[in-house]
Amino acid sequence: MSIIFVGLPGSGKTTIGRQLARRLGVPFVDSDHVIEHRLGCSIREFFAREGEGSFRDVEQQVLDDLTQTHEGVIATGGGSVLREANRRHLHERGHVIYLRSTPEDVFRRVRHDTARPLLQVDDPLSRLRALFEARDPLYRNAAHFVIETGRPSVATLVNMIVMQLELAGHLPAQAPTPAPAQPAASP
Ligand SMILES: Nc1ncnc2c1ncn2[C@@H]1O[C@H](COP(=O)(O)OP(=O)(O)OP(=O)(O)O)[C@@H](O)[C@H]1O
Ligand SMILES: O=C(O)C1=C[C@@H](O)[C@@H](O)[C@H](O)C1
Ligand SMILES: [Mg+2]
Repeated sequence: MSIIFVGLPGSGKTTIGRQLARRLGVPFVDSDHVIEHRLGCSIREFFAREGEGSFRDVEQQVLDDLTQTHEGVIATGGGSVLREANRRHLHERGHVIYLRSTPEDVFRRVRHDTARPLLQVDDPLSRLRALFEARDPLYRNAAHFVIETGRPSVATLVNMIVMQLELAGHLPAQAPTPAPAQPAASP
């Protein structure tokens, strides 16, 4: 069983997922990295050469595998919730956290970054607004928790997530402090 992050490109899934895994002492995996390893090239190149449909097929296969085998934290790609089968697999097989960021927050964070193929357009902010409108309900639908990522730092968000997971009973309970030894009862 894994803790799984979903959210817009640039919402912090990789950054926060990696830190949460370190904090919990469990393995971290990013589905985009697994996809690139399987493809033998970058997602960007594959998108350009084979188109989005072929990419989504590979993504579905990788998510199906990871949600059955990975024990730890999974950061997913921003479009992982587009297919109904993916949403079902994520929700049924993991504890899913939606990192909810506004298009403006994401734009501020990633505007100088060229790694996200969907944002390599003339007006990335409009693109992000359209993605948010289309996907916000899908991220919510896949998720067990929604965490608003607007102002808090990464470290604060990780603390909030640990608390949420503890409250929901998704983390092993802290071992209770052992009670002082009692003198043996006399027979
Ligand atoms: N809460 C935050 N506050 C400030 N900066 C943040 C926060 N969360 C993420 N960032 C920064 O935003 C950028 C994008 O984060 P990250 O790559 O983790 O997003 P992602 O959701 O994994 O994106 P993608 O879906 O494209 O893989 C990074 O530079 C990261 O350091
Ligand atoms: O939002 C999306 O549709 C994508 C986000 C990235 O994480 C990659 O998975 C890919 O570039 C597609
Ligand atoms: Mg990422």
